[in-house]
Amino acid sequence: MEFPLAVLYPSAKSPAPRNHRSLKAPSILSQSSAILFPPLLRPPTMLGASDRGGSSRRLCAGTASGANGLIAEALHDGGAAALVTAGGYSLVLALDNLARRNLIEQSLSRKIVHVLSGICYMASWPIFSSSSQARYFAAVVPLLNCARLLFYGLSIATNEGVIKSITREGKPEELLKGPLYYVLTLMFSSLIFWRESPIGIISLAVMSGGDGFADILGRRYGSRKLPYNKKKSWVGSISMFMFGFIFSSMMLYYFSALGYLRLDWESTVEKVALVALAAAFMESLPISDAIDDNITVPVTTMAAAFLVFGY
Ligand SMILES: Nc1ccn([C@@H]2O[C@H](COP(=O)(O)OP(=O)(O)OP(=O)(O)O)[C@@H](O)[C@H]2O)c(=O)n1
Ligand SMILES: C/C(=C\CO)CCC[C@H](C)CCC[C@H](C)CCCC(C)C
Repeated sequence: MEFPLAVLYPSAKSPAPRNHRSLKAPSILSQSSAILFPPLLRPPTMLGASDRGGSSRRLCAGTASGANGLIAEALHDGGAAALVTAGGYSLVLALDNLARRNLIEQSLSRKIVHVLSGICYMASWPIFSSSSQARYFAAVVPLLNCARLLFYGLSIATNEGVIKSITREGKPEELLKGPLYYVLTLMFSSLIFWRESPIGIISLAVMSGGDGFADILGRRYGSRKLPYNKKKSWVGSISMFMFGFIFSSMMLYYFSALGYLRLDWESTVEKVALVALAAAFMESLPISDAIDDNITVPVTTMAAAFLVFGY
């Protein structure tokens, strides 16, 4: 079986992305292991094409282009990180303006930031280079936001815009809970799973899109509460499942179309539905007062995805 490779991004998985070279598919065993075991966790014998490419590229960089190649990649990824950081800053600023003008409610502003931050952050990953260091540059974006949340959450300084657009009640200390766990999850997933494993992609899609729409729709239309949790509703939980599934499938398709993932879609759809169901069930439980959803939902999703994708 041969795969035509997408050439939309220079960092798409391809030994020679610019000439539409087809790639001989590795065996199913190495394919599934290459998908499930991100490079950081992957035993040396299971290195996928990109990692071999990565190790031979490093060797090549060390002999032929040497420091120049590494500097070029660092500049590329540094620029990408700066661009994505600016995007995150602009998103919060835009929603703050809408909330200040009372064009949207503060709770809706918070949820729009919640949905778009994770999805857009993931969508930006292909602009980073194919270097094995790219994930570390990408992780700088949530790291800077983590520092910003700590800075304002501890009232070292104040920023009414950030506080108004991403807190429920406008209290600075709220930044140290849900929002902080959220950006830490983005950073963890970038470093451990990156764009080469469905586990991280699904986890961020469910946390961002699923949990975000559970709140948006549950708050508005969730009159029929769950029998075991009167703070949550059937509409919210069904929305959590549906939008967790939809956003996960969209993002898996996105990274698959760009050549980062090779998925058997018939079984993948079923697996994603199972993972989204597990996440929706966890989110419906009355434990969010003790442990924030931005911890329980991604942890549950990562565990379920790890099991379901054939670990
Ligand atoms: N399964 C769900 C989830 C949420 N909601 C509605 O959305 C509101 C907020 O949901 P929640 O997940 O608790 O959001 P927060 O924790 O407040 O926000 P965040 O996750 O951003 O911290 C709930 O009070 C409820 O009205 C719902 O009806 N059913
Ligand atoms: C309100 C939130 C969680 C509570 O449930 C989300 C907080 C989001 C952070 C304040 C901002 C995060 C920005 C991302 C790291 C980068 C987004 C870049 C993209 C291009 C918009």
